[in-house]
Amino acid sequence: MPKPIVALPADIREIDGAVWHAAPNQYLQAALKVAEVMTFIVPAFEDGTEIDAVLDRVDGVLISGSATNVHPSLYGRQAKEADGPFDPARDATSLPLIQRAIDRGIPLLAICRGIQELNVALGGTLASEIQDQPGMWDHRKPNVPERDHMYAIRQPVFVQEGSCIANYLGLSGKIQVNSLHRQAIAQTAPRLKVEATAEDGTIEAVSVIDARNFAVGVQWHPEYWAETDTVSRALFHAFGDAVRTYAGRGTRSEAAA
Ligand SMILES: N[C@@H](CCC(=O)NCCCC(=O)O)C(=O)O
Repeated sequence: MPKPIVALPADIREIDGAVWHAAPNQYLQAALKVAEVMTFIVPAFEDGTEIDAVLDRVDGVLISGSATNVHPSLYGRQAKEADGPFDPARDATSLPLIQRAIDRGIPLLAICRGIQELNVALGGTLASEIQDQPGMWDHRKPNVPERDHMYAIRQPVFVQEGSCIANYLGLSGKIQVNSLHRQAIAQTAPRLKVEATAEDGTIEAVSVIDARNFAVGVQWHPEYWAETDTVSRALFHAFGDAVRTYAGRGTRSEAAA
């Protein structure tokens, strides 16, 4: 049986003088091996993409992290050089994709930059260089060469009992996650419910209020250890089941039957 397909908006990267539409392999691997879905990388065009033409052909939306930041003009702020690097083509693709997926009830999992885009797409704002604020931890990517160490699970996060995220993870309370971000949700969008926070108050997970389907964002990176970490694996399993159900294929167990 063919796997359902999820849309993942590309980043714009310049490699050897050429412009590439690119996505990190770790998201595609977690989608395929744990959520058991295929990924369609959506090209990022600054003048936008045929969003509904894409969504007509997929069964879910997965929004990846990125070293770039959402442009502050999209949440009513003046952009400063320090707010970059930017990727306006990614912004122009990802935000409408998020909005339309929620409107259409298409399962949505938003990770790191993705939760920030989700918040901005629904009317919220972001804070930059959060580590410079009093009492805040340093959530930034560890300055080490090995990616396994960059994505090391190292930070406690508290998941609200009875939340959507708790339901998908199969647990609530204290979990351990990785952390690679300089920005975070400042003003939470009206339609988002905060479902997990770090000890310094940083918002680590949200769900869309009254969503018609799976619609959550996390500030950490479940994709990186999705095959081995229980919490990460549970979230990708739940996302994959929501995608299969949306596609009419039922849950993993039903699909395997
Ligand atoms: N740029 C935003 C989002 C951070 C994010 O998505 N990090 C993923 C890792 C990116 C990398 O490999 O550098 C922020 O900094 O808050």
